[in-house]
Amino acid sequence: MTNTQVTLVQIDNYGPWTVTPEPRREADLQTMQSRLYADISQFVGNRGGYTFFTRFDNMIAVTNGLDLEDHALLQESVGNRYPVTLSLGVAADASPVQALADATARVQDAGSAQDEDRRECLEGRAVDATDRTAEDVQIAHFDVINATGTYTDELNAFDTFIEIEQGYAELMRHMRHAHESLSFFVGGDNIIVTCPDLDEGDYEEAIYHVEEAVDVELQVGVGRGECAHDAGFAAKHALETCRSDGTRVELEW
Ligand SMILES: Nc1nc2c(ncn2[C@@H]2O[C@H](COP(=O)(O)OP(=O)(O)OP(=O)(O)O)[C@@H](O)[C@H]2O)c(=O)[nH]1
Repeated sequence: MTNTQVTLVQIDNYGPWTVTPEPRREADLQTMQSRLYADISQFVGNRGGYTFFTRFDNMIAVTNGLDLEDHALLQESVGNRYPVTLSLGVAADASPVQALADATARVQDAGSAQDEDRRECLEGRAVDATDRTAEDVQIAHFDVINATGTYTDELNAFDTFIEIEQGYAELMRHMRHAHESLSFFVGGDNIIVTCPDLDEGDYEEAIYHVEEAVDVELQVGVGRGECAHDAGFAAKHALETCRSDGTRVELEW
């Protein structure tokens, strides 16, 4: 049984900050957001987690292996080095969707995203180290089959982006509503999904749903582990099996 720990990372009072004392240069905002994401991704990644940039002002991470002290250290380090601060909500559940809902509720209960008095709240509970198992996290790594030959080498980069995004949008909606899963575009033609206990048939159903809906052909490798990195690394190897065997779904456990 999965027990996915999800952290909501929300920049405190960010909207007003972007226009105070007047609208800030767009390139500076995007640079700051990207560097903040990279810092968080590195901090969480060094502890076995995955962070997804999501909307940049609100990021979502799979943080099995990080405790609340780790989260507090992240907040302190960001507060020392950035012009903004972070509020964090942490929760775990067999359903990643439910874990995110619980983590989000903890942050929302502490105050609005644009409440100038809400700063660096840290709410929730991490999975106890003694409770961790090798089935806590299930990661599915989806990839568009032959994106290079079908899109990258044939279309301009923006039309390719539209095609890939169509596949991502359909998959993310379907995995959210049919399979309690959270899906994130991670670059190129790759989508990483944190899932509950799904089986091969669930992934086949999802792939053919997307193909039927938007004519984007996906393959997927799936792995499990105590943390996102362990599960994600197994998923990458399973995806390589798809490539070598010409299969669409491979589970590495
Ligand atoms: N985030 C992330 N991006 C990746 C990964 N592997 C490949 N990519 C991205 O995906 C793009 C396409 O790479 P491939 O998927 O190997 O190319 P392809 O033409 O689809 O080939 P096949 O997937 O083997 O059919 C690359 O340019 C990278 O941007 C990965 O493990 N993680």
